[in-house]
Amino acid sequence: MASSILSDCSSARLLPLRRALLPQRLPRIRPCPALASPRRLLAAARPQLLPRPPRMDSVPAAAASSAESVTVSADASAKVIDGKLVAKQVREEIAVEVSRMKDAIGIVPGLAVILVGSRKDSQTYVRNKKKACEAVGIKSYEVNLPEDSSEEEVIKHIASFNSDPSVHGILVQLPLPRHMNDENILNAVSIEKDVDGFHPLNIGRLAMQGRDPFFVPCTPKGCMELLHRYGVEIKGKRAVVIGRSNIVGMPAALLLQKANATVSIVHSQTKNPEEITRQADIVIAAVGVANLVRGNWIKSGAAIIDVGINPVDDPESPRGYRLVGDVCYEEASKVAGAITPVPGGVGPMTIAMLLSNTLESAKRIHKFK
Ligand SMILES: NC(=O)C1=CN([C@@H]2O[C@H](COP(=O)(O)OP(=O)(O)OC[C@H]3O[C@@H](n4cnc5c(N)ncnc54)[C@H](OP(=O)(O)O)[C@@H]3O)[C@@H](O)[C@H]2O)C=CC1
Ligand SMILES: Nc1nc(=O)c2c([nH]1)NC[C@@H]1CN(c3ccc(C(=O)N[C@@H](CCC(=O)O)C(=O)O)cc3)C=[N+]21
Repeated sequence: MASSILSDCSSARLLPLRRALLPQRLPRIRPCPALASPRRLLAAARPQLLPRPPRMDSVPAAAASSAESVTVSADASAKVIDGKLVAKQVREEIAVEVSRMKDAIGIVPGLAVILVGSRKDSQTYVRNKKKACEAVGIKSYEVNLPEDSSEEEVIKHIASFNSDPSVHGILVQLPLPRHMNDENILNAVSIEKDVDGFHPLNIGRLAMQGRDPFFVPCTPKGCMELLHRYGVEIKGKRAVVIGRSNIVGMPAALLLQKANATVSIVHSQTKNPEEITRQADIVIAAVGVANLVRGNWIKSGAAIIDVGINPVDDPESPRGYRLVGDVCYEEASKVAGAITPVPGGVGPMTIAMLLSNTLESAKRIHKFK
């Protein structure tokens, strides 16, 4: 039966994004037996009475009350942290600010995106970023370079955007082709325009006490924004970040630490990851392994932020696959206090934070308050 394919994570097959274009036998997904279809569960778990998350600048107190107003479904005990909803609200706030800035000083924020190669997933992300820019009034500039471009060519475009006054943010879509050195390319982006927050100087400032980066990387910033807007207390809490990549896990751990959590990082060489994760009040999972985090890894009532975006075979879906997170949603939502779905959790927030960083950059460059 078609629905049984969806009702049991163990029968789905993993389709890694990075290898999405290669014809190959797909590895089996980690077993995560579900009691309900993920689709049905997700629909049921969505709050009926959507909370109106508070404005970005009025975070903790108001957020707590909005989180309390989330309707808990009969299927799952956890509150759904609705990234799609929060991202929409953030975009609305940004649109207001973009138009206020344009009216006051005649400046429109600009975002330049450089895409090298023709990976389907990267093309989709870039297209979505462009659409999101247009919707809030940010001007977008796009450069598409062939897969076999040289590092020098990419750096030449970065240099030209660095000195273009109509561009306030520059993003080089990752992953880059294998023959390129990410570091050389990311180092070329002016730190004042590094809206991804990937420049080593931005990361360094993020790691230091008493210093602030020009930009906080979008995905970890989106995770923190969700925790704040849903009133999740961070100070003094135990947090576990699973994954330590430069773009998600490591900066997420730094941000949690800055917010006064006691942070542990779990990675591929960690022994007993379940035991460590079970101690956490807050879990951020950024691994890239579908359903790695099972229900029994989770402390009752914990807040779970699932960053993972893992395509798994789904003949029922028009695309032939669907996306699942690093956390077994069906199990986790019965134990956790709050949880982000995939899709509709961190992903939309990443794009919203990119817009937010671009606006912030334009405001800083033009000294607009
Ligand atoms: N929602 C969003 O907006 C975004 C989602 N993503 C998604 O987030 C996930 C992670 O992305 P990214 O950080 O770039 O991935 P990377 O592959 O760069 O890093 C993965 C991390 O997970 C660790 N890891 C791998 N296997 C295990 C394991 N079995 N147990 C514990 N840790 C493990 C690795 O450890 P080690 O360091 O030891 O190798 C590494 O630190 C992916 O699914 C990606 O698609 C990424 C960016 C944005
Ligand atoms: N320089 C750079 N900066 C990035 O921020 C960056 C990058 N490169 N390379 C790739 C990763 C991945 N990433 C995502 C953004 C949005 C969604 C997103 O919106 N996801 C939707 C689903 C989209 C769908 O259905 O396909 C969701 O989770 O609801 C996911 C992943 C940004 N990344």
